[in-house]
Amino acid sequence: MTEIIDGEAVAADVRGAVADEVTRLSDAGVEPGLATVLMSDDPASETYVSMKQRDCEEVGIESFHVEIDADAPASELYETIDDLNDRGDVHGILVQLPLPDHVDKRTVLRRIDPEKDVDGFHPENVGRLVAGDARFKPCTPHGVQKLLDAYDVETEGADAVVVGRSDIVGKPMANLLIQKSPTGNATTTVCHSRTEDLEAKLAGADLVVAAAGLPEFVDGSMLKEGATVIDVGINRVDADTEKGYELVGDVDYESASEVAGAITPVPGGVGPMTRAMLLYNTVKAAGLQRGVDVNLP
Ligand SMILES: Nc1nc(=O)c2c([nH]1)NC[C@@H]1CN(c3ccc(C(=O)N[C@@H](CCC(=O)O)C(=O)O)cc3)C=[N+]21
Repeated sequence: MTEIIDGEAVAADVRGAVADEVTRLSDAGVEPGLATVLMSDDPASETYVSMKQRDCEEVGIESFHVEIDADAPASELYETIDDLNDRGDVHGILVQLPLPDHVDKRTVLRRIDPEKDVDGFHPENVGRLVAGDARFKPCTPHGVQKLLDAYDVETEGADAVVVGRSDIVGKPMANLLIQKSPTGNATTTVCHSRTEDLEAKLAGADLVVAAAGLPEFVDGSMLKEGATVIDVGINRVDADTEKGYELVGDVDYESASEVAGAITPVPGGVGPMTRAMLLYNTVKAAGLQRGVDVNLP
């Protein structure tokens, strides 16, 4: 029987633990705050940002939102970041990606105070993660780790394949999987668009993390019987539905679920975990900045 990994349920547990810590912090006089910055007209980005605000409300994190015209000069975004860096009531800053073409992502990410970089994208935090001394683990790979832990997926000595090499998912995911930890110690292969024989790499994989951003790129015929399949993809594809689209992962769920030992659905898998780990990092950031210990699993 294929086990369906319930990301909504694990995310709800994480939010519960975060809410308890928010209460403890607020008893200590600290009110954690997250600022989201949106510089885009993309409807998907708008949806995600509003979901993040709702999540904050649920766990008692103060949320602040700044919208910048997608045509505005980059300097406007820099000034916004500088202001948020200086504010005592903002402990976490998330600049929603992707940014418009005329704005250089690297410059923006470096401008965020690394202690407020709850995405974990600042080079200082990337470096710390790679060095095994993470400050903020990027939300999606961290969420995947929590799912593996919650479902007792054995990673030690396992053959893991990460499909996708992005800075926000593939690279940090591979780093976490090779590290010495209860959800690491895996022999990890990173595949990408130039990989010559993806089928051969996947055929031996005990754990597959699909994060290529390509709808239904991985299907059941490519998987080893009993493999754990984590689908990071959230692709909007045109469909005859009320919204005019449906969400599909990077994995063809129907065929993969017949072969996999355990699999995450889309929606309801990794997505809710990404959002939950953002709340986790925000509370951690508030504790760090205010010198209060935070106990989060
Ligand atoms: N600085 C930055 N940080 C991010 O973390 C970031 C970003 N930019 N840009 C865009 C991506 C995408 N992302 C998602 C998170 C959760 C869901 C999510 O919760 N999805 C739900 C369904 C959502 C729906 O219904 O559309 C699910 O999978 O069940 C989706 C997408 C975070 N991102």
